[in-house]
Amino acid sequence: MTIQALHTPHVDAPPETRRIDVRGLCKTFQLAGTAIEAVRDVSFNVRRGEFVALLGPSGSGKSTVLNMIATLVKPTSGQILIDGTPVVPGQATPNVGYVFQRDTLFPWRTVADNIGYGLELAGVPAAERKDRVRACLAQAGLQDFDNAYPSALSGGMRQRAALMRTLVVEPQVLLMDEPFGALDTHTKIDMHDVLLRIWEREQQTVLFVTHDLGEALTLADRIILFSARPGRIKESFEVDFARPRNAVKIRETPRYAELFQLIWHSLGEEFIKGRKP
Ligand SMILES: Nc1ncnc2c1ncn2[C@@H]1O[C@H](COP(=O)(O)OP(=O)(O)OP(=O)(O)O)[C@@H](O)[C@H]1O
Repeated sequence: MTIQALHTPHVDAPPETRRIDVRGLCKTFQLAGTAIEAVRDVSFNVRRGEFVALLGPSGSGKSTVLNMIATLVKPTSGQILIDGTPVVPGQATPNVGYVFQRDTLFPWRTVADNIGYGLELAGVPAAERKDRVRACLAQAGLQDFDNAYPSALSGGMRQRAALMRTLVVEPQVLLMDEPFGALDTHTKIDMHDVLLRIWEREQQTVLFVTHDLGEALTLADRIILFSARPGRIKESFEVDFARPRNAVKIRETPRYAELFQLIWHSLGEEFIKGRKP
């Protein structure tokens, strides 16, 4: 089923940049002599500046697809192109940032030094680094915690710092694997607003893995629903809420309830299939 989108990302650069194309992607893992078919013939694309959520039950291959796009896992077959160029397994793709479920902050570095890490690696001069880190701290509401160590932060603050550590290098494509999965509901919704404000301004191309339908509806322009394992694309839904969105208020609208019910039904079928022995 397709629902008409109201939002068209406002962009002015050529459409072939900041684009993800996935064609006929398959992945079978070998585990102790047993073949585990995780992903079967998955094809989709994410347009420049589009926010797409991959939604599906646990074990449906969402992370495997994201990890293949991030070049962390080698596909069994199929092709992945970013900006029209095939990605190379094991090699970082320029302008692509990755945010994981668990914050990966270095406990021995302060918040500011964690955020500045990617800039250090890129050889950005100290003065510029300081300015860019300061801007990120402000965006994340962490300006008073620049000298704190991660252990002194709440889960939400750590995840904001981790997000900024990825965003500070200004990636044009963002791959996010359940980045807020470990947070409580309210902190998660706060993070949705943080991410929405950043994305509305920067218009990165985002591919966001989640099993949380509410999260997918709040954030995405389009939801790609995966079947139970082996993961295939079952359906795709355009999410037609106007932008800018408010992560709290959107959940109070009749349209949210309508879309939730529609997609929940399809997702529920896959949960049930996934449960069968
Ligand atoms: N390195 C691996 N070796 C063997 N099997 C794996 C490996 N990684 C993933 N799998 C299997 O592939 C399938 C898909 O896993 P994947 O983590 O991609 O699913 P997912 O949809 O992201 O699940 P979740 O929402 O629980 O994170 C699962 O059956 C999993 O056990």
